[in-house]
Amino acid sequence: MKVSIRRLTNGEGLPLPAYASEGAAGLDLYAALPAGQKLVLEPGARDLIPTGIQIALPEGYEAQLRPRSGLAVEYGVTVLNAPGTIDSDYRGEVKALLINHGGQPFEITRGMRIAQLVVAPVVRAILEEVADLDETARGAGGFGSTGLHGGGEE
Ligand SMILES: O=c1ccn([C@H]2C[C@H](O)[C@@H](COP(=O)(O)OP(=O)(O)OP(=O)(O)O)O2)c(=O)[nH]1
Ligand SMILES: [Mg+2]
Repeated sequence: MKVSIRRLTNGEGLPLPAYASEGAAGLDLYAALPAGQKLVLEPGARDLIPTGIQIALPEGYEAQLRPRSGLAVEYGVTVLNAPGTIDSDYRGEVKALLINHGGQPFEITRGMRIAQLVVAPVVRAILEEVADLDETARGAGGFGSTGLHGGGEE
């Protein structure tokens, strides 16, 4: 599926987001910080990182801005609002809200691959207000109601 992408001034010279392997689900996004600038995420801190691109998704699609597991496992760095939602009518710069859950400061520089973008179809619901919902075996049970182990008998 074709998705229009536009490079912003801060994205000039950076590669366009790309799939890192043949079967990759996500397009890796690059940090479009000014050249030479180091953005340090202190433990517990968050920051909005520019990616230097704008996209126009076809109607009926969204893009999910997801963490890279390598950054999470190595440094505790993830996307705070994961998955970030890029609406099909959004025309601003795609930005990644990163947070450092690790114990060490994390340094971000221009050109680092900081997150990934997964394009996905969206189902739009037509809400119909009703007086009662149909009954199910689960009912209102949730939040761990089926237990932690085995088939729920424990
Ligand atoms: O990680 C993200 C999440 C969102 N956005 C952009 C695209 C999205 O279409 C827009 C709005 O996002 P969202 O709906 O999650 O934020 P909101 O707090 O509901 O803001 P709004 O009132 O603008 O919808 O912000 C990003 O660039 N990165
Ligand atoms: Mg919104």
